[in-house]
Amino acid sequence: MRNAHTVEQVRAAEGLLLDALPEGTLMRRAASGLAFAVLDFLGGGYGRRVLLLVGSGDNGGDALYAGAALARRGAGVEALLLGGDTVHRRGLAALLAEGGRVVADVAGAHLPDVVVDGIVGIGGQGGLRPDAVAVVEHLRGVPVVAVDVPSGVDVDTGEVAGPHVEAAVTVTFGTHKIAHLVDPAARACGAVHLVDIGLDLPPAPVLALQASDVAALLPVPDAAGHKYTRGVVGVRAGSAQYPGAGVLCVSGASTGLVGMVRYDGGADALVHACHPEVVVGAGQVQAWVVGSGGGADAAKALARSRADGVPLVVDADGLAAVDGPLDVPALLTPHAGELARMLGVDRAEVEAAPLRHARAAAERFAAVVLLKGRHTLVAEPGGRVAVTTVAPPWLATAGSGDVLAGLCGALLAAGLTPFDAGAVGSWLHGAAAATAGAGGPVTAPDVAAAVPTVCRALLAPSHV
Ligand SMILES: NC(=O)C1=CN([C@@H]2O[C@H](COP(=O)(O)OP(=O)(O)OC[C@H]3O[C@@H](n4cnc5c(N)ncnc54)[C@H](OP(=O)(O)O)[C@@H]3O)[C@@H](O)[C@H]2O)[C@@H](O)CC1
Ligand SMILES: [K+]
Repeated sequence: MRNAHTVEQVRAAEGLLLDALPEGTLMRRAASGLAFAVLDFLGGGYGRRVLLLVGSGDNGGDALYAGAALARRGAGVEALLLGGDTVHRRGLAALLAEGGRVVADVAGAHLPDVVVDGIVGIGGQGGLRPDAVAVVEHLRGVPVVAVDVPSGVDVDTGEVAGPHVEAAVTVTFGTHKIAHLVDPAARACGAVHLVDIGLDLPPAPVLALQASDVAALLPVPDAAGHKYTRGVVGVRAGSAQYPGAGVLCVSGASTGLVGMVRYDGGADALVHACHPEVVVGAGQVQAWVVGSGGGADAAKALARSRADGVPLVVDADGLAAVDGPLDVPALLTPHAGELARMLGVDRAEVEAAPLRHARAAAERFAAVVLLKGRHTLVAEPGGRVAVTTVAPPWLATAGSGDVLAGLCGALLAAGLTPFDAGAVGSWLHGAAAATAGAGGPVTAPDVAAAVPTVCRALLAPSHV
């Protein structure tokens, strides 16, 4: 599991350790991990030119101590102090003692090999300040290693108010922060490298499942079970107008993770032709998937499915009929445009603050909300969020959402909670796209077809 904690949680954990350890220990741990990451990025220290951007707080202190370590390894290290007269004094002394130097500005200077962004970390408020904006703009094109977070992003929300640092690598300490997982800030982090500094942390409000977590949650058949004990998922998706959505939704449901798939939508002839294993017609199920390509019938399909009292996945056209709290366990699977319509806001607002809007929708509809995107968010009422980061950009392709809805429905029918079904379903979906595409394009049927391969790899002994 990758856990992302809030600034408040990090500060509380840091406070406990600060009391227990000799002064400066945590910062030395952080700075030494940072220095190793910079050396690794540069492929060595000797002869490399490093520019530190140093703000007024401990984030700047980390940069200065790491700069001292890099200077000791033969790098030419310069520091630009952006915090006015306020700077981490001991860090600066350490840098100067190792032969580093302070520069007054960067205009006209040779561009460095790497910039270390120590402008601001978890103590940052608002975006970058104008002096920092000018410097960052001047250095555009030089790779940046960000200290803790790229300066200018909002650490606890993943929102980005204005100009900010775009890092190639972000070196963070103790735990991930929410900005490392949640877009748009996560896009500015580059590769995130976590340095353990020994913090003892409470459960994380935001997390990202890793392969071993998904493997542990996969529904595996009981040796004494049969198809009904494994669960039956029903699909009410597709219509005369959009028959393909019904087929793709069934493809996602019919990857073998559940004992049986039942289809009760408006594209039964095509579904039956493509999926002879599917039982056509209404009947008992453990979960319904409603709405993908459902057209005008989606509202009726939703009402019928709610009346069955079983857990639901509500997708696409079905979402338009969700107007208040749902009375059954449910997983809603909107993209940003659909979520914007459900909340009565602009799509751009959702894209700028996906975490805030996914959480708001989870509260408003008393359901788990899976907001599709580069980093898909699965938010449950109460605020816990799983982020899926494994999908390649190729997955943004027509019909892939229908496959996802069916896949999540199968997991629900197999007994997973809506939160786990969304987190595991979106992970399998992303991993299947990566597997099927192998670095290249995929289509929605390829994604569904690759799910069993992904599950097989997860269940192989090395993963369990
Ligand atoms: N916690 C831990 O476990 C560990 C933490 N460690 C490190 O400490 C960092 C946190 O340090 P911190 O608390 O000193 O805050 P930090 O981010 O340096 O900034 C605060 C200063 O910046 C200023 N400022 C505010 N907004 C600004 C802006 N937009 N643009 C520019 N300046 C702005 C504000 O001053 P102001 O100018 O507002 O008076 C304030 O003085 C953390 O990220 C990690 O790197 C590790 O060493 C060890 C383990
Ligand atoms: K920073």
